Amino acid sequence: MNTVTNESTKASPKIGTRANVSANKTANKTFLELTQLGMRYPTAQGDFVALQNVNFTIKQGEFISLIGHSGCGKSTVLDLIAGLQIPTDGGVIVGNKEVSGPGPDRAVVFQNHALLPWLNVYQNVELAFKQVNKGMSKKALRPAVMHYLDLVQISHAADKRPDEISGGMKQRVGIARALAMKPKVLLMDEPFGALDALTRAHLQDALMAIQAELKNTVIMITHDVDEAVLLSDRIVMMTNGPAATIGEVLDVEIEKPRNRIELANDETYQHLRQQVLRFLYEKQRKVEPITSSEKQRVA
Ligand SMILES: Nc1ncnc2c1ncn2[C@@H]1O[C@H](COP(=O)(O)OP(=O)(O)OP(=O)(O)O)[C@@H](O)[C@H]1O
Repeated sequence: MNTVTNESTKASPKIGTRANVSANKTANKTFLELTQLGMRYPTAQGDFVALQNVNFTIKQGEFISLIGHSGCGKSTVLDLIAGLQIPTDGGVIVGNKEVSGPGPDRAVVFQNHALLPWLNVYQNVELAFKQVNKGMSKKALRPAVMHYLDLVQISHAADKRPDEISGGMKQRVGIARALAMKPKVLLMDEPFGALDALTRAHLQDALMAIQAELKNTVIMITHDVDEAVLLSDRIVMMTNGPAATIGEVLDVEIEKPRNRIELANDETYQHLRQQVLRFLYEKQRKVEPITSSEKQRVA
């Protein structure tokens, strides 16, 4: 398959000449490819072209953020990689294999964590772990599953059911469950979107530490510019739909591990932040249609 990348559309914030910087510069192997990816949805008014001509390659161990205005097609891209939907044009390749449906090599973490309410924290993670570790002895199983609870610091709540823990704790379980499947790709759809700022910061730090240890490839949708710059190796910025595509790609050349407090005054960080904001609010400015209830309020 002929792969076209959007290198030509990359933004050029090559400021901050810190020498290499991104841990993943060493991991050069491309293993995820989006090629001429397109998605049309049939509607009563005819086909709606949500995505068109999305071309991108991702290396093993990279942390990619997808950012763009609401409705531009970020979740559709993630669904296509997860195999939850099949593209109407082009394709997705993960590890030399074309995606034709969901698989344990791609785990998804949703904003609403989707835990099974009748299972406790341990059992929720165990269920995922067993999918990819069939036939493990009971004796070996418990410590292996507890390892993932430890990773997200939730072991103390192993026996609690989802309705007995906070939103932040549920999200930790969701991440542990995804990691327990040892996926090649971790797909995250606004994983921290519903959390308060402090819990969000804790989980971002936890995710950075986990990724440094496990070297997972992560693709994360976010609406949070700071989160994108803090966590990513590259930020993929999408144009507004219909027929949305990749507008610009930003390299985040800031040394890892990153410290949010030190970054606050970092020139490169500030510059990258501005690049994303400029893309979203100048180049891809989106005017939301005013709703009838808002019209009434204004009147
Ligand atoms: N099943 C569907 N049928 C018709 N249109 C759809 C369908 N699913 C998504 N769309 C449309 O495709 C476009 C992209 O949707 P998508 O959910 O991928 O956007 P998004 O960027 O993830 O949005 P948000 O940030 O609000 O979650 C939107 O215009 C949406 O209305």
